[in-house]
Amino acid sequence: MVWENVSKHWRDGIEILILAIAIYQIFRAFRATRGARILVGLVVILVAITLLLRLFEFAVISWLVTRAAILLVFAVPIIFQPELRNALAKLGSSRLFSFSNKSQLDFLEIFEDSVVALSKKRIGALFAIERDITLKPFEETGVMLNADFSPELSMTVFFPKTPLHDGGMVISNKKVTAAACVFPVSQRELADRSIGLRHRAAIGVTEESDCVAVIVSEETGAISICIDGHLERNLGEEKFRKRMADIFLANDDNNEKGVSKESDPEARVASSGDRDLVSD
Ligand SMILES: Nc1ncnc2c1ncn2[C@@H]1O[C@H](COP(=O)(O)OP(=O)(O)OP(=O)(O)O)[C@@H](O)[C@H]1O
Repeated sequence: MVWENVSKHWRDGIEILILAIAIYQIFRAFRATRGARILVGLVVILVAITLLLRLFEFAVISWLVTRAAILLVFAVPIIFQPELRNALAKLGSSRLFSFSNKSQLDFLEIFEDSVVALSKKRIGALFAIERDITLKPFEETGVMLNADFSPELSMTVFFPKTPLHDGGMVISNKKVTAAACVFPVSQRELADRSIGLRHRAAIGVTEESDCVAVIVSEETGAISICIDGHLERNLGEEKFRKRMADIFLANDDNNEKGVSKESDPEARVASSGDRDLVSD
């Protein structure tokens, strides 16, 4: 009897599982984005209209809704164009930038030292470290440098009133590709209203790509890291170095562990021990 049921319905079980995974993945991809509210709004309207039509059987409204649904097929890719573009880019990319060899380890150490030095001197800075998704469009908004990264260079670039200090620095494959770049400023509503443009730009650039943004506050010298639009603020030197190692030093054996940890914002915030000030 039991076996009969299992052999009859195992396909349904797999189908439900696939649907549940797909819906969960769509929810995760959208929940931290601008499109999330539109999506929730659309679903609420759709459910309300369907219930109304079932209840009262309005013929004309039913006809209109059916026609509107056809329009929606064309409207949805336009409304969610940025989210879809990011999701496809992430899907089609592979992790090319992982710190595994000696020179990469050296870079990470120099980078962390530079950030700590900027923090101690309270020099405001914003870095975007490219991973799989190209940051070329943002590089083009700034001044191309194509230089080796060094503490002196970062200090010079971000030193107040110098021509390149305004904007963000893009780092790609251990090189400073551009400085004074304009990143997209996140339009999301943030729990902490005191978050300024530098931090918003870090949230924006990590919402639109898989890069890691590192911010030094000019006001307080606090160091923050932003990934996938989630800001981890006021890390302090030790926590900052630990988080950078967590993010970039996932070697081949535990790369999977490192990546999956990154993709879970809750785990990330918990591991940093800091508040996530950005509301979903
Ligand atoms: N779209 C942007 N892309 C890159 N950098 C930006 C962008 N908008 C502002 N900035 C940088 O942020 C600086 C202004 O920072 P603001 O004081 O508003 O931010 P903040 O997040 O409060 O940072 P801080 O704690 O350093 O004051 C600008 O001088 C500029 O260098």
